[in-house]
Amino acid sequence: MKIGIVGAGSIGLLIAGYFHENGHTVTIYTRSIKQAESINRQGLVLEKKDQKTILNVKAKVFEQQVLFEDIDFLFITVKQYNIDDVLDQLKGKFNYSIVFLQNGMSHINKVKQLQFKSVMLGIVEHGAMKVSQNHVKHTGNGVIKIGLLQGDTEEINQIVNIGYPSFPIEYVEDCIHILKGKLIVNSVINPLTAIFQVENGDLLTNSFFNKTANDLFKEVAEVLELDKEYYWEEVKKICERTKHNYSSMNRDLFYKRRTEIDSILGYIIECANQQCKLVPVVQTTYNMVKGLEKKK
Ligand SMILES: NC(=O)C1=CN([C@@H]2O[C@H](COP(=O)(O)OP(=O)(O)OC[C@H]3O[C@@H](n4cnc5c(N)ncnc54)[C@H](OP(=O)(O)O)[C@@H]3O)[C@@H](O)[C@H]2O)C=CC1
Ligand SMILES: CC(C)(CO)C(=O)C(=O)O
Repeated sequence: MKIGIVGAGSIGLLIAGYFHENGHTVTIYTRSIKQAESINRQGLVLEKKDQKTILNVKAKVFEQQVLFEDIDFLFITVKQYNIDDVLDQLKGKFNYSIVFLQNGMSHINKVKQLQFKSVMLGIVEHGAMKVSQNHVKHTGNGVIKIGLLQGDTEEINQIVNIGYPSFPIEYVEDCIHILKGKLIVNSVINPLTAIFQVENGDLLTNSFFNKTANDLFKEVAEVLELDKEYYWEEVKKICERTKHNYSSMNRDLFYKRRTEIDSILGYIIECANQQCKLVPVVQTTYNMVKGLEKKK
C-alpha cells in the first residue's frame, strides 16, 4: 500500500520504519527541509533492542500539494497542539483514508469536518523516541489500535493489513471508547509524574503520590463515565509495566518543551464544564502543569 505520514517525530518515524519493512511504499512528510534531506540522504535508522537497520524511506516537506499524490492511507502523527496547523492544509475532498494517532481527545470534533474516504482514530501503545532527525528508537513494544470514526467500512480490512505480527494493527469497534481508555491513563500518569519529576512506578510505591493519583483518577473517571474499578486497575497496571520509564509529559517539562496538557486535562475540564461537574483536583493539576510550562 502507499502510505503517507505527516509528522516525522518519534511515532511518525517508528511507523514509517515498520511499514516500510513490511513492504509498503512509505513517504514521510516533515516540517523542515533539513529533516527531509537528512532522511533522503542517510536513510531512516530504525533501532530495536540492540539492532539498527537503515531503511530507504522517502521524505518530503509537508505542503498542501502532497495531498494530491497517489496515497492509500495518510497517517497524522503530529502532537495535539499542532493538529490545527495540519487541518488547515487538509481542505478539500480526498478519495483515500486518513488516520489520526494522538493521545488526548480534543481533535475528535475537529476531524469530523474532513472529507476523506474514511476518517479513523487510533492509539499507540508502543514507546518510541526520536534520537535524531533520521533515527528512531523503539523503546517499548505494543499495539496500535484503530477504529472508524466515519466513512467507508471497507477500509477496516485494509488498515489491519498494514500491520503484521511483529508490528500489529488491531481494529476496534468503538474508537471513542479506546481513546477514553488511553486518556484516563494519560490524565493520571502524565501530569503527576511531570509535576513530581518521578518515574511512572513511583505513583505506586509512594503512598502520598498514590493517594493523589487516585483522587485525580476518580474525578477523571466520573467525567469520562468509565468503570472506576476496572480503569484504576488499568492505571496501576501501566504504572507497573512502565515503572522505570518517565512519561512523555515528564520529559516535555524536563526538557522545557510544550506539553499536551490542554488536550488531556484541558479536555477533561471542558467536558466537566459541559456536564456541570466540579473537578477541583483536575483543575489544580492542570494549573500546575501550565505554570511549570511557563517556568524558564
Ligand atoms: N512517543 C511515544 O512513545 C508516544 C507518543 N504518543 C502520541 O503520539 C503523538 C505524536 O507524538 P510524538 O511522535 O512523540 O511527537 P514528536 O514531537 O516526536 O513528533 C511530532 C512531529 O510532528 C511534526 N510536526 C508538527 N507540526 C507539523 C506540521 N504542521 N507539518 C508537518 N510536521 C509537523 C514535528 O516536527 P518538528 O520536529 O519540526 O517540530 C515532529 O517531528 C502525540 O499525541 C503523543 O502523545 C502516543 C504513544 C507513545
Ligand atoms: C502510558 C504512558 C503514561 C507511558 O509513560 C504514556 O503514554 C506517556 O508517557 O505518554
